Amino acid sequence: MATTTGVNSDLAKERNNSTFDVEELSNFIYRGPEKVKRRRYLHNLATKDPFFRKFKPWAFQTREEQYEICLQKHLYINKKCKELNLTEPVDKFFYTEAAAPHENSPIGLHTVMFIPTIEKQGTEEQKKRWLPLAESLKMIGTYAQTEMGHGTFIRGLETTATYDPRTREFILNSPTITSMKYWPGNLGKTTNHCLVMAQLYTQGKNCGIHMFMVQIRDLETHMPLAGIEVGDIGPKFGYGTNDNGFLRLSNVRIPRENMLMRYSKVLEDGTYVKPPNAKIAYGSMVLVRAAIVTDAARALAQACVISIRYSAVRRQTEVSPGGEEAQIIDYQTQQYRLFPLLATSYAMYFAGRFMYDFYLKTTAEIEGGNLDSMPQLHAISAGLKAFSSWMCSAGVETCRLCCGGHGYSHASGLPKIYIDVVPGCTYEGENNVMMLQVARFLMKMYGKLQNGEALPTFMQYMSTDLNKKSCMTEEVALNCLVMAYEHRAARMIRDAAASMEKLVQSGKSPVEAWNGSTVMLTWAAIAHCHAFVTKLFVETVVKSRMDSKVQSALTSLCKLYAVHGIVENLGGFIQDQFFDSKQVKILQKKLMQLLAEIRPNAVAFVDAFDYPDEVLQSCLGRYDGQVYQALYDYAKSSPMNEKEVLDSYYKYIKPAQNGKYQQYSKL
Ligand SMILES: CCC/C=C/C(=O)SCCNC(=O)CCNC(=O)[C@H](O)C(C)(C)COP(=O)([O-])OP(=O)([O-])OC[C@H]1O[C@@H](n2cnc3c(N)ncnc32)[C@H](O)[C@@H]1OP(=O)([O-])[O-]
Ligand SMILES: Cc1cc2nc3c(=O)[nH]c(=O)nc-3n(C[C@H](O)[C@H](O)[C@H](O)COP(=O)(O)OP(=O)(O)OC[C@H]3O[C@@H](n4cnc5c(N)ncnc54)[C@H](O)[C@@H]3O)c2cc1C
Repeated sequence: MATTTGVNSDLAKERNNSTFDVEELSNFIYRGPEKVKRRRYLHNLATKDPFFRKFKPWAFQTREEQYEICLQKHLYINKKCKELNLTEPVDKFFYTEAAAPHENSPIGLHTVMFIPTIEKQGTEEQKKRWLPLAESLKMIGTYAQTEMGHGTFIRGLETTATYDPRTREFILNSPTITSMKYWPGNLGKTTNHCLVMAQLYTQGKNCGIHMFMVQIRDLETHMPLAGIEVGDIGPKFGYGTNDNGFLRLSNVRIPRENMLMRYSKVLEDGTYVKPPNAKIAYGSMVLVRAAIVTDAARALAQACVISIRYSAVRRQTEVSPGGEEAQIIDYQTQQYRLFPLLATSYAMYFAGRFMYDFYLKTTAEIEGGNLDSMPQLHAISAGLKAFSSWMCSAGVETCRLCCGGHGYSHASGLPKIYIDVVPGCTYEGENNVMMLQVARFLMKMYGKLQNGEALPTFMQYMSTDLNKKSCMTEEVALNCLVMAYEHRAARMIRDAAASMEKLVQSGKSPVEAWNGSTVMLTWAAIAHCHAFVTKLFVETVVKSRMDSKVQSALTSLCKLYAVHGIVENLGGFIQDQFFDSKQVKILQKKLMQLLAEIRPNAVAFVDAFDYPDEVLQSCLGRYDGQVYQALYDYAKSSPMNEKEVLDSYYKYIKPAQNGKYQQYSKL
């Protein structure tokens, strides 16, 4: 029987049984002991600040309260970051993560897209004019691109910005109902400015979509300005703290200097100057796509912490009649659902780390005028964004299901993690659409291969001999696993290309051939991303310097990631007899062995993520494992329990019991 104070005895046992030092793994995840120390210091600063503790839990707030409380918290965070001189984004992130966990900021778009877009797309003069105002929150802005009628196909946006050379102004209009901006975060009630993506017309010509700075509310009264209709779009699946908004523009005039003109320009006389690459204006989306990879990994990691700790504490069902009830983590089916997700959370963490470094390196080159790597950055960020948000959202939901009934309660923290992570499949480019962008890149690479041209390093696997069979033996070596993923991706790329070629030969146009092959193209893109992430995980565990016990445990986890991915997608790996049936059996057997191998370290693996209880906000995922007392306290704190007898009892139940139904007719 578990105790009700101190650390739950089952959880304590788990921690004693692990084969490696958790602190060593935390050091590896967060890139060194100094960084772990700093992260803890920042978490502590936030969790010990009484300001953040005075609010009731998120799930007990109305939507209006969610918005207002979250706004207060984020404005306070803003002030504290300045007082504490937290200037590094990573420092701000860790402080915020503990101060307002799972509460998307009502000024988030201002920080994540509005300011970076000015920084990256604005001229020096524009940056000087707007950035100080934005830093001091005199200007609060958002990124207003999506319209009611178009989110994906941004060349089809309908908002117009027509240049008037007489007054040197642009006139902005939303000519149709579908052209109204719809969805931009924080647009509804919070912001007073927006960066509006609109079709530029000058000298009678359409020059495509460009960004314009538009003031939408008065800086003193916050009332909408003339020609502006703006508001909140109403409640959504989640994101209650965010006032995603709508915006209609009617003959709104802005000065010429309000077009973001670092790359494209409209001169005073209306002459249009093209950018060096038309897609450079899409840079802010690339930035957020890159960030989504780590966001998704973090969500899955937190869900795994909750679900795995709970699975160690929860006991259910006598395994043999009259015997002790088993910890649910000991059921092989529970391990089969959770441990591959644990492995996925690590795989995605390393992918996010890679993405961040690659983004910084490539954008520095772009800023320096070298745009050569733009297509690679686009393909990698679009692919990893889609792959990670899909895998992690589905994974969080599985973690929730693994907690049985209690997983359905907000007390578990899991529904909130899910509703926060799942929009990552849609925003910043719907995932299927992103995978088709990856496929477009892959087809170009395939064309290069056919022409004998050089390929970037990460695409060189495409030249693999597709007649070669797997090198897999009982040992299940990591290099054989990587080879399997690359083989599958290379074959699927070839098959998608062959499908298009066949359609062209049958008389279809290249566009029709593309449209007739999009499912195969998507398969190829997903297989490519899967291979990319697997290889990255393998290289991380093989090449990085770390404690030897950590390395050995992490290698098992990495192997599990790779083996599980093959077993779950077997069709794609055996279609061309790459594996024979003996090798399939080896992999299935290895999968079960790996589950058992990881079992003693499962709690240590999640502890190493080092999330304080204040960040997890979960009765089930508590470090001390005292889940039942926590559930009881949570239930008692429900506003429904403030009164022993609710007013509704007297208003409706009592009269109904007395056969008086007239109250209902008043409704
Ligand atoms: C907290 C989060 C809040 C959320 C905020 C939001 O959601 S904000 C709203 C978020 N909204 C979205 O995310 C909207 C999603 N939609 C889109 O991003 C675009 O409409 C598109 C990429 C789907 C197509 O664009 P299109 O019709 O203009 O393109 P096309 O088909 O004519 O040509 C494709 C060519 O362009 C290339 N290329 C494309 N992008 C890039 C890039 N970034 N870099 C480099 N290159 C890029 C591509 O490689 C290809 O090259 P190729 O092969 O010709 O050499
Ligand atoms: C929480 C949230 C926050 C957001 N914040 C912002 C913001 O701050 N600023 C902003 O501008 N926008 C924002 N958006 C909007 C978001 O970027 C778009 O919703 C997204 O880009 C998808 O576009 P869509 O809604 O038009 O979907 P659609 O394109 O209509 O997609 C519907 C379906 O059609 C399919 N489809 C569409 N085109 C193709 C194609 N070419 N090939 C194959 N299939 C296709 C998609 O795969 C999908 O299944 C936000 C959205 C959400 C949910």
